[in-house]
Amino acid sequence: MAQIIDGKALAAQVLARTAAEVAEIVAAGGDAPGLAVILVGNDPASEVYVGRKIAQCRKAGIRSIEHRLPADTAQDVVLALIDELNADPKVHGILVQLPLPKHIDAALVLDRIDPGKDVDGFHPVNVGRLSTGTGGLVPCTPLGVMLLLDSVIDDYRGLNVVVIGKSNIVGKPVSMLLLEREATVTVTHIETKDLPDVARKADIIVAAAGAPHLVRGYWVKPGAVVIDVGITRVVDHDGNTKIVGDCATHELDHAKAVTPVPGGVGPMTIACLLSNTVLAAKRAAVA
Ligand SMILES: Nc1nc2c(c(=O)[nH]1)N[C@@H](CN(C=O)c1ccc(C(=O)N[C@@H](CCC(=O)O)C(=O)O)cc1)CN2
Repeated sequence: MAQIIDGKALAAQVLARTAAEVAEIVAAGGDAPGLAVILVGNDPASEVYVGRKIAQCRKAGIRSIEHRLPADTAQDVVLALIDELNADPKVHGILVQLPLPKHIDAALVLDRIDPGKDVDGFHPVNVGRLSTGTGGLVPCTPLGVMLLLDSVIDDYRGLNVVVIGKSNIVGKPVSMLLLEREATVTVTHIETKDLPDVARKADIIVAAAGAPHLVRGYWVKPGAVVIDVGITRVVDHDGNTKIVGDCATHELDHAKAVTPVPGGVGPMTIACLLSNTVLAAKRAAVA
């Protein structure tokens, strides 16, 4: 039976550590770290995620500053808000919830965030720092994936990793983090030929394709570790909505360890956002 890696429990540990760091900053006379959260529009899933981020900030002692803007907000208004937050010394982290409405150029908006406050790690400066292994803020989901992997793997050197999906948010950054650990990384995507055969060679699979139950049991070699980043809402036979991942986890008994969906990578994303906010605040204090 594969070990189920409990993302909720690990996220709780990260959050507890983060709360302790906030308490230390405040006890030393510093300002509590501040996270500005920008939500444009009313995408229901985004509303839920933003609500959770703000609730977790409150628990950890991080000040959250909410900016909820209507769906038809002009791009210039969002850019002007970011300029204001960049200049505010009490704001240590800025998060723009994705996806943005179609009339807004997400790349332009993300590029406007001060790289030192870019707690999502999406700014080109942070992307460059990650790919050159020179610090910077690391995107939250890939950071969470690494912590989950670290709970079952000591040494990545020479391990074969297959990453499924080449997104800027998960696939590419997680590949960079694994390369830093000297794993041999293959990044696959929709055009990859014979994907099941490629996957079967992996000691670690990171599935981030957004395709429900794409990774079947026969894709996974015995003893492999499987991290499921997919979160897709589907309607089951009884008409109930449920969340499923990219992996057919019920077929993975022969794996060494797997992450569940829900309760795996998702909770780690939010925990890592908070730890990035504290990191950004600490770096700002010594800059
Ligand atoms: N600015 C950002 N936007 C988005 C990001 C991001 O990292 N930064 N990631 C996703 C959404 N997201 C956080 O924002 C996120 C997604 C899922 C979860 C989560 O805990 N999921 C649960 C299951 C889903 C549920 O219960 O509704 C789980 O996996 O257990 C947290 C955060 C896109 N946008």
